[in-house]
Amino acid sequence: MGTVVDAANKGVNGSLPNEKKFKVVFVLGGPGSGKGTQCANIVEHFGFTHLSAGDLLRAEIKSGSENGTMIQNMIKEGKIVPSEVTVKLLQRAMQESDNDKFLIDGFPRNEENRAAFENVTGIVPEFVLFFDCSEEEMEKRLLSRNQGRDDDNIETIKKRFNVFVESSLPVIEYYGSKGKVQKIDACKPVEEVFAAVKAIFTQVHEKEVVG
Ligand SMILES: Nc1ncnc2c1ncn2[C@@H]1O[C@H](COP(=O)(O)OP(=O)(O)OP(=O)(O)O)[C@@H](O)[C@H]1O
Ligand SMILES: Nc1ccn([C@@H]2O[C@H](COP(=O)(O)O)[C@@H](O)[C@H]2O)c(=O)n1
Ligand SMILES: [Mg+2]
Repeated sequence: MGTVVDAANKGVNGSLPNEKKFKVVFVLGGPGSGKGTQCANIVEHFGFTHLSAGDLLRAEIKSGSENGTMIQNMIKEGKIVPSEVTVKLLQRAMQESDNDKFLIDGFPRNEENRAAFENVTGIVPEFVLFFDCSEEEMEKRLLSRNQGRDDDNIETIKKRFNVFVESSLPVIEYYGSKGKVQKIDACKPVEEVFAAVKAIFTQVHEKEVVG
């Protein structure tokens, strides 16, 4: 399990801060691969809290934050927001939660995200769930998602696919080299994908119980 400094309880004069112990699973995959859909199922069955980096960034825009316009422009272009911003949002969400088990969806999106999270929080993921799906299927899903997202148009979708291949796949490969990736065929129907997800979480849980 990783640890993260609980900033709210940080000592004022160099005294040791309190620490909360967190278990983190990174949920990665291309745009529209079904990360959010499956995270909702995992939350229901396995008691995790779902933190979507994209949702946190969209909430930051809505909050009227000073970074709002910059974030909005980056999302419209399918670009990756500076890690400093995203890591702070994730860290705050974890600290404010009563839970100690998190699914972090859509993060880390690039090497900078990965290194910044590890450096700031000291947390190493238990494992990485990778939803593997063809661009053809993901494009179809995104164009019929109808959630009013600024980035669900064909022009931005193409940019997001390029960013995924160039910046996000290397992060998945990095975790693969550490034996941490659980790859799932995400092109299948939702129920079949969840059956595969469930098998992974059940196996991990059983290992934890046995020790
Ligand atoms: N296995 C599936 N089969 C068909 N449609 C799916 C499947 N999983 C998710 N969808 C649908 O595809 C769309 C995208 O799914 P979702 O929002 O979960 O993807 P995501 O990976 O979180 O995407 P993003 O990276 O853009 O946030 C949604 O409309 C969802 O209902
Ligand atoms: N680590 C991240 C995650 C997301 N973004 C930006 O948000 C967009 C939408 O993300 P979804 O996971 O909801 O698809 C994404 O295209 C990025 O512009 C980010 O910068 N960093
Ligand atoms: Mg999503």
